[in-house]
Amino acid sequence: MVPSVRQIMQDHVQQWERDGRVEIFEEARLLGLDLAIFAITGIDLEGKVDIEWFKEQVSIFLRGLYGLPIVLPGSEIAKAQAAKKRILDTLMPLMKERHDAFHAQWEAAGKDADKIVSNMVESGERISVTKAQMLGIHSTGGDTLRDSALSALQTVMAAGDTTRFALFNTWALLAQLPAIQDKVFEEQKKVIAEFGPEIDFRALSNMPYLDAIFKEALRILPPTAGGFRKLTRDATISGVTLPAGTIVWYHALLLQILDPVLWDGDTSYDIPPYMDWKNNLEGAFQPERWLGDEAKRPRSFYVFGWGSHLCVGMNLVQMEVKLLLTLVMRRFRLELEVPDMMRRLAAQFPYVVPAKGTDGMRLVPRVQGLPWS
Ligand code: HEM
Repeated sequence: MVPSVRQIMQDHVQQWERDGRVEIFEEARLLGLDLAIFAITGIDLEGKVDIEWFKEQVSIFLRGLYGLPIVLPGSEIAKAQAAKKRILDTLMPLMKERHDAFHAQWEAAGKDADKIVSNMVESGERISVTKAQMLGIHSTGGDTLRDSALSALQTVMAAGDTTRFALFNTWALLAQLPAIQDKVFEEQKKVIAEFGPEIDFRALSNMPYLDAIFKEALRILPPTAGGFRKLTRDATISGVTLPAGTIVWYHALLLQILDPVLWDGDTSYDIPPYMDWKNNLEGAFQPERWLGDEAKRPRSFYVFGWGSHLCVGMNLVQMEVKLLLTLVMRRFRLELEVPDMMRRLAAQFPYVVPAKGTDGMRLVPRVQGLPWS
């Protein structure tokens, strides 16, 4: 998948290079959308659909996820429902062949998901995200062509805005940390010395500092509010018993950042120093914590969930963020046009959203940039 992701990113980066700047919130949205639609679903839309129209429909659908869940005419959610219908009508004929092939496989395996997975593993078949999603939806009783199209839309939903916030949050933090940018640059010199200028899977797998940056940025600003679980038995937490059947919301930010017990047990401050990115960014943002013994601390990273429903896109999105940073940071320093963008936020919960017109980032060419191919 690296080549298709890289091609999409290069197209975006070339435009930013020409402009010398990026509106990082909006550009992260557009890039997240392109990656989700083209690289992740793998559905070939070229020449079959008006792509700009299709992207607009997906954007309308995604916007509906943030509106009030009341379907009034003209509301975001009503528009999203109409867009969803148009998207599914478009996807169904394009996915027919893929759906029929999977459906036949499903029937042949006696509708047994475990059997399908072991058949795939034994035959060495590569399991794409969309195939995993079709398997998921078939396993829960959805076996029509519309269900398969819906599973592709769910993938776009799972990947689009999460990737957007992962990209935006990482950029927003790094653009305020020139010393950390220099360390990234130094690591890139070593990568080039060892693997050459090509940014392929091998090179990307050998960037421990960039891995640590990714984790640290998402630890401080998670691009997710966590997930839900239904208790299968009573659970007693600090003397309070939640009965079986209760729906529990595990909140990534609260779990990994606000609960000081997870880190050092010191409850004397309102905002612990390791999360105080507003007043103490250099102190809070410590990629090194993922490179040493700190990495062994339990339960400190819930960004992608936990257990059997761990995010299937976790490694992919890490690769995407690293690829983008490599493309940009080998040549440029990042500088916020509005240095206090993160103090003027329009929203901080559940995600950080910059105030309108404050999200410009300058790409300042390095005197001796590094090549990539
Ligand atoms: C930074 C980006 C992302 C974040 C923060 C994120 C976060 C999450 C979280 C918190 C969950 C719930 C896990 C749970 O219930 O415990 C999840 C599930 C999931 N994610 Fe992601 N995700 C991201 C990107 C992606 C991408 C790119 C894809 C598609 C390739 C994807 C596909 C999925 C799917 C299919 C599930 C459901 C897994 C299951 O229920 O078994 N995610 N993700």
